Amino acid sequence: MTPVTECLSRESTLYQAIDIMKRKKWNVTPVVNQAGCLVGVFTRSILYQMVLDGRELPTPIGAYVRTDVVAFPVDTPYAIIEKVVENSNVGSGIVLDDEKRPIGLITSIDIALTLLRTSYSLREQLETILTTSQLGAVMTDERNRVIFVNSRFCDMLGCTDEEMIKKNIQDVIPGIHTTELKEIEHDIHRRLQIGSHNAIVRLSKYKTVKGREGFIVLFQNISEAEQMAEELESVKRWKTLLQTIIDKAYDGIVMINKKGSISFLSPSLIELFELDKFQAIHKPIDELLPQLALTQVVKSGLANISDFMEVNGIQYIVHRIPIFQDQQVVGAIGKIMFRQLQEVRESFKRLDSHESKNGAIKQQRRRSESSRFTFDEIITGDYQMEKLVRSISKAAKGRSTILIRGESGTGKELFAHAIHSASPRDEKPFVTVNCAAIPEHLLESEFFGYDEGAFTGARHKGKIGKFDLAHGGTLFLDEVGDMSLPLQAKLLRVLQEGEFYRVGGTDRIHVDVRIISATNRPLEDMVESGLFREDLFYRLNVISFEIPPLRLRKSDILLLCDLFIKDLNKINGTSIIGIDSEAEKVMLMYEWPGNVRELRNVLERAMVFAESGKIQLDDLPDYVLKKTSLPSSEPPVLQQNLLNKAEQDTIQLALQKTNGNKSKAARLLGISRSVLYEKLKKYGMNRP
Ligand SMILES: Nc1ncnc2c1ncn2[C@@H]1O[C@H](COP(=O)(O)OP(=O)(O)OP(=O)(O)O)[C@@H](O)[C@H]1O
Repeated sequence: MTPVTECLSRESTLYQAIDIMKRKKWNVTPVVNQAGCLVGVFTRSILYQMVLDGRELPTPIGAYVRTDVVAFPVDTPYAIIEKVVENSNVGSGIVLDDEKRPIGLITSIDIALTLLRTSYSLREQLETILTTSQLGAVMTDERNRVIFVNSRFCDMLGCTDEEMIKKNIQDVIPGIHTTELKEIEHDIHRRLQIGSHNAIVRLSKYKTVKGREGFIVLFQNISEAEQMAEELESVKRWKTLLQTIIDKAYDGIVMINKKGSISFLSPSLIELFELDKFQAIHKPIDELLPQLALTQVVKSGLANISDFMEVNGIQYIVHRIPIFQDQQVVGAIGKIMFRQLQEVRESFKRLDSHESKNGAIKQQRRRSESSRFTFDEIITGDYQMEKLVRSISKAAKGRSTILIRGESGTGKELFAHAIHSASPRDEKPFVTVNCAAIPEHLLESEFFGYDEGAFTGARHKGKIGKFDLAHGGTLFLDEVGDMSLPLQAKLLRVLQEGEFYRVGGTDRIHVDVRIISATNRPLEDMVESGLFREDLFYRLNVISFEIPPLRLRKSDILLLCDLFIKDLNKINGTSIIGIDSEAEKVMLMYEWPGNVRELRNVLERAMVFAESGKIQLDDLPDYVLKKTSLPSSEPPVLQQNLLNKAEQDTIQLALQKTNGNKSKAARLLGISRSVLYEKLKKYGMNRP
């Protein structure tokens, strides 16, 4: 629409009309009355007419104004305007506002331009549809030559549009023949292979601008759809398979969602509880099968296995299992077993008896596999002991046989444990045999076990020996020096061959066992006197070390006291905080013949008497106090005087007996002459 900015009136002159038409380049100019309302139009043909009629320029135009004007209110739909203008004599129309004042002109050119713009945008829309469409599209002219292909079709064929334009359609799409194109009456539908794709083809005729027939061919790529269909098919097969598995594997299954509504029921469960499948599905389980208590599992998120129940005289077991998704409970499954329960019971009975047999074996194992200590639990502040611990922990890593020597209670067994813990056999059994504690006649079966029937009597059902139990691990032979000679011979054979026979058995049993042995006996002397086999001694003595007695590492005494007090407080519920200094002195003075074990026992006894606070002198056993030179109640100076007096008397006596011969007196006293002279000087006795 061209906006109207100027109008003529009936009184306007020819000159004014020419002026407006020239400036505005309008073919039509609205003519208005004094109120500005449209009364007619002045057109270019009127202008020519006035000139032909010889009208002068000042002539008013009123007599020539055309009143058959085409005018529209401003909101008239464009399609109506277009129609009216097309048919109007002046080839244009005037757009009026609500007061009938002209506001615009619509000419045929305006309409033509608008149509052109519309057709351009239509073309663009069509092209967008064709290029973005999932359909491949090809268009031919009347001579079957390709005049258009869309990008989808190019993709399907793997060609560019330039490669296809102007080619005959049958060269572009093999499978479509020009001969059949001539004959087609209706659209053709066909399945074709386009490149590597399967496609459904639809071929239609259209009228070209010349009124002839061309073809439009559309391709629907169905490869993806076919793949999806295949996947769907396999999902369906899986569903059937899983359904069958669920039906067969469990006697009954019910599944509920988070809200407690039933989402799945297996046919056997429907049968057992006599349910109607269609009514049951999506129903709250608490209404239908409250006895299963499945909603509790949804609430708690905890499984509940093996609950016994009964319905219609049929006993069944229920397992309730929560279903988790992203760590949230989203439902629960109830698994029900009711078929062959009798058989299951029988199986359990069999399993029970089998397990109790196994349990006995395991118990035998557990009894033998005592708890372990590590080198960290060996407490010492003694330099020599620390050195010993370092070198033994190195030896522990190998597989050599180790012999631990030392007085009773020094910690030989503790070391044996620590060696095993630090060895690569750590995860395997550590088995102890105290060779002194087991009666001689039982020791062989203890070592090697016996077969069922080796002994008469119902109780003898066979027994696993220590060697068997220690297989892969360590066998600790405590008090190895107390073993009889015949058994020493058997032990030697196992150590040499790694094999043995059970008592009463005929099968050779092969074992892999590391031997650690310990003794406080003088094995070398025993070998000398024929009480211990020399060859066994060398077998056991591959790496050997001696743990020093406690009296030779007095610095350990208070350290160990500290450890044992804490330990015993925990065990006995006492609250001892330490040892009084007088009692401490005694502990340090005492010789500890029973070593660390004796120390622990003495502390345990003292702690019982003391109960709380510090252990006092009186809490220590008498035999300990007696064996230590107790500090007297006399002051130390007085004590020293007494000693000095006793020494002077003794020297005097010796001099009297030797008639003052100092050399002889010194010999009698068991001291050197120079020491005697020193003492005589000290006591002022060196007067002649
Ligand atoms: N250095 C130590 N650190 C901590 N506890 C120790 C230490 N030495 C020994 N013990 C403890 O002393 C007690 C005796 O040790 P163990 O039984 O190992 O001695 P043993 O030499 O094997 O004795 P025996 O020769 O009488 O069999 C055990 O309770 C042990 O834990």
